[in-house]
Amino acid sequence: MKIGIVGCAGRMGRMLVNETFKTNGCEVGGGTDLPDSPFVGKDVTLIAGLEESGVLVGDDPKALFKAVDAVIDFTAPAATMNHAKLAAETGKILVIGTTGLSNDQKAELKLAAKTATIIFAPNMSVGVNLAFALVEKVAAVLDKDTADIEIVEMHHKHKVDAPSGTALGLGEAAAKGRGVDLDAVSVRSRDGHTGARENGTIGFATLRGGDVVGDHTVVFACEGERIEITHKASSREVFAKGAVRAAKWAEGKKPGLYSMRDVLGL
Ligand SMILES: NC(=O)C1=CN([C@@H]2O[C@H](COP(=O)(O)OP(=O)(O)OC[C@H]3O[C@@H](n4cnc5c(N)ncnc54)[C@H](OP(=O)(O)O)[C@@H]3O)[C@@H](O)[C@H]2O)C=CC1
Ligand SMILES: O=C(O)C1=N[C@H](C(=O)O)C[C@H](O)C1
Repeated sequence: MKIGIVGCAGRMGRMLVNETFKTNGCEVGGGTDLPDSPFVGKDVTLIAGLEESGVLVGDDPKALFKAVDAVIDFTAPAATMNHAKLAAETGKILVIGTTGLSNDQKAELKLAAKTATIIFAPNMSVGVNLAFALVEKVAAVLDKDTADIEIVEMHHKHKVDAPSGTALGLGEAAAKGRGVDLDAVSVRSRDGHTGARENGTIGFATLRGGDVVGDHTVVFACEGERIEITHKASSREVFAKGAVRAAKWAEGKKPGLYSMRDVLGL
């Protein structure tokens, strides 16, 4: 399977090139970055710390989509929407890890998935997807009068979106367990005289600093006890492994919008 990596010079882009390169049955079919990037024209595998392959970083995503079987996208929301359009036009597989998409952009992905097989997940690690399933289950058991749900996340200082896509995914899992709509119950920040906590809300707290790869905790705070479900990523490799696994899983699947929980059967 020929895999193209858009944003191949980024933190995740380089990990994805590495993972594709070392996965049996997969080859790096190309990569792109922004036209003004100093990496355009450089060797895709060389900048990922591997041996030279002769495959050069391009700046034309349309050409990349035509040349490969699947594209993996960990870039930025506007770029991802363009890539989704190209996937719909070419019918190629698209694996999206980009976070920070608006609700309108997520709705557009559903349209693109009418003619393309798209896997979209805020976190591609096995551990986090297991945590999604656990959180949904716990939230279904502990109702709003029994447990207050708070979600805390910490990431490296370069991260540009907050709360993280994973924190929001954990919130969605909790809301689903409780049978409520996350947008209606979420409290994204607190400052000043906020008053007492409103029953049934799901709170978010965001920390940024250093080189933290990604830590998430869901707290179920009850009277007299507390349950915490925590996941800590210590390497971006877990995300890259999940993304390449998703691309392979998608081969031969009908067009549609799938999640990593579909890929893992969770
Ligand atoms: N789902 C998951 O498992 C995970 C998701 N993520 C998400 O992935 C995204 C990227 O994260 P990270 O790698 O740390 O960020 P980086 O900023 O390191 O990488 C993003 C790369 O995409 C490039 N880029 C931006 N726009 C385009 C475009 N139009 N065409 C091609 N390339 C483009 C950037 O170029 P330039 O630097 O020149 O702007 C950069 O090289 C984030 O949304 C993050 O939250 C991260 C880890 C795991
Ligand atoms: O930007 C990151 O680094 C990460 N982003 C994802 C998110 O927003 O949840 C996943 C992971 O935690 C790393």
